[in-house]
Parts: sequence; C-alpha cells; structure tokens
Amino acid sequence: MSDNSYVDTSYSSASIDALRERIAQAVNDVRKQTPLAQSFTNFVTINLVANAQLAAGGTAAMSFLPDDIVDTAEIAGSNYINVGTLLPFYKEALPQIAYKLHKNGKTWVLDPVAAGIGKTRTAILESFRTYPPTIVRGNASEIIALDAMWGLAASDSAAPGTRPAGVEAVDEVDAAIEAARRMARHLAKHSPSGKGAVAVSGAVDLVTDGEHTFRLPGGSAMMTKITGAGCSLGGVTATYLAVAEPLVAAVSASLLYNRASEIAERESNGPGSFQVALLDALWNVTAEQVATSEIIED
Ligand SMILES: Nc1ncnc2c1ncn2[C@@H]1O[C@H](COP(=O)(O)OP(=O)(O)OP(=O)(O)O)[C@@H](O)[C@H]1O
Ligand SMILES: Cc1ncsc1CCO
Ligand SMILES: [Mg+2]
Repeated sequence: MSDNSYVDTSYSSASIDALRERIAQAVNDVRKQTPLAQSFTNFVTINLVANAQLAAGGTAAMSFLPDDIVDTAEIAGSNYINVGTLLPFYKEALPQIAYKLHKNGKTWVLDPVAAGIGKTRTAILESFRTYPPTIVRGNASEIIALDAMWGLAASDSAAPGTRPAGVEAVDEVDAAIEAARRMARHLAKHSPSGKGAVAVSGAVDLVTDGEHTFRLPGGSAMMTKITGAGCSLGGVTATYLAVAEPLVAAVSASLLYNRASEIAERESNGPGSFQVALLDALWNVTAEQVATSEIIED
C-alpha cells in the first residue's frame, strides 16, 4: 500500500497478504471461540447446515419463531436466514425478524434460495430491501433475481434473458458481477458496521464488498450432487461473520468450502460418502490450507 493510501481502493499484493492473515485468523478464531450462528433455514437441508457449522468449529441453533429468534440473537454471534422451503406464516414472520435484527444491530446472512419464484417468496425477499442482511450468499441466478427485485440495477443494465431457475443456478457467476457489486454497496449502507458483502457460488466463486471483487477457483463439482452445499455454505458464512467482518467472513467460508470439497472428492465414492467426507474435511482442513488458497482480484 502506498504512503498516501488512506483512500486506496485497490488490493496490492501486500493487501492480499493482509487479507490472508485475516482469513487464517477467522478460521482459527471460529475453532477457538465456537461462536453460535442462529438459523431460520429450509427443512430439506437443515441438518447439513447445523452439522457443517459444527464441523467448521461453531455451534448451531435453529428456530422459526420471531420472539425466540430475537431473544436468541442476543446470545448469538450472527444469524442466517434461508427461504428455500416456505410456510404460510413466513410471510409475516420473516419481515418482522429482519426488522428486529436491524433495530437491534445484529448481523445476518441471507440465502435467497429460488429468488424470483412465487409471490410469497418475492414478497418476503422484497421486504428485506429496507432492512437488509449483512451478507447475501447465493448462486448467480439468485443474486441476479434479487438485484432486480430490489431495483438496484439501472433499468438498461438488467441481464437479458435471466429467469428464475428453482434452487439450481442457470446463470454463470460472471453474469452476476455487477448485480453482486451493487448489492454489496446497498448492504453496506444499511449494515451496523457500514460493511457488507455478496458471495456468488459456482464453479469459480466470486466475493465482493462492492469495492473489491475476488474470484476463488477450485472446489468440486460433486457439490452439485448433494443437496445443501450452498445452504450449508451460507450457514458457515454466518459462523465466520460471528468473528470477522463481512468480506473476510464470506471469502473465508467460500475458501474453506473449496478446499474441503477437494479433499472430500478424493476421499469419497459417490454423493453419499461425499457428504460425510465433506463434514470430515471441514473439520480437518487447516487454517493455512484455507488462507494460502488462490485468490484472484478482479
Ligand atoms: N462446478 C463446480 N465446481 C466446483 N465447485 C462448485 C461447482 N458448483 C458449485 N460448487 C461449489 O458448491 C458450493 C455450493 O454452490 P452452488 O452454486 O451449488 O450453491 P447453490 O446452488 O445455492 O446450492 P444448493 O441450493 O443446492 O444448496 C460452493 O462451495 C461452490 O463453490
Ligand atoms: C431442494 C430444495 N428445495 C427447497 S430448498 C432446497 C435445498 C437446496 O437449496
Ligand atoms: Mg442454494
């Protein structure tokens, strides 16, 4: 970094080294501090989310009741909301929870699963615009859909041909870069710390705080053959958010997942054993393996 760099917005190699230190610190701090990240998440993958948070070194608590969540948020380091499976009462509960988390200065991660599908999901996701999460983690299609829903895109720059795609992405990560950057800036404006981040998952993950954008290659295509790889990554991102700032938390969790899934692929023999091996690898991967990962600034 240069001497007059107090407004520096580029990551020199020295800053990437500083980022690596903070990533190693986040991985170690989670393992030392066992922070609680609370989840309101879908019931397809709820068990994998809790187990992945434990394997990363944190602890888990799942809840669906607004007053319970608001009280638990007082003892949790961070929170996670995932809109994968919806029940009628969520339409009232989730906007209320987002408002209370905001009012109480609590950080949270949103996984906007299947954004763009169904009036109820759209109403819930739209309501988060005013009281947004600290981090949004989703696949490219979900980030593009949420950006459009929040009206963050200039009307002429909306990605043409983008459509909702169920819980799987139909868009490449690159198509979501501008949406992700705009969204990160929106999150930062409303965040308790003035900082926010967006993580777009795919073959090469992309993480941005609106100013800096990093590509994180690697991982395993076997991640798409188990359900909940993305959901549990969201939960683990919340675990890291309990000990680190949003950009560091999002990068650390994505790198942890990439390194762990590479180990799991080598040690497994199909989706069933892959899921088990992934939990083992989340537990065993070292802070150094995570922090020395390839990080490409865009
Ligand atoms: N082709 C791929 N190669 C390597 N890693 C991948 C690939 N596709 C996804 N991943 C990894 O899988 C994890 C989940 O990302 P994905 O984009 O599949 O999330 P998602 O679509 O929200 O998943 P789900 O909703 O099924 O939980 C991330 O760690 C991502 O890096
Ligand atoms: C399969 C599925 N359906 C709703 S949520 C979910 C988990 C992956 O997002
Ligand atoms: Mg998903």
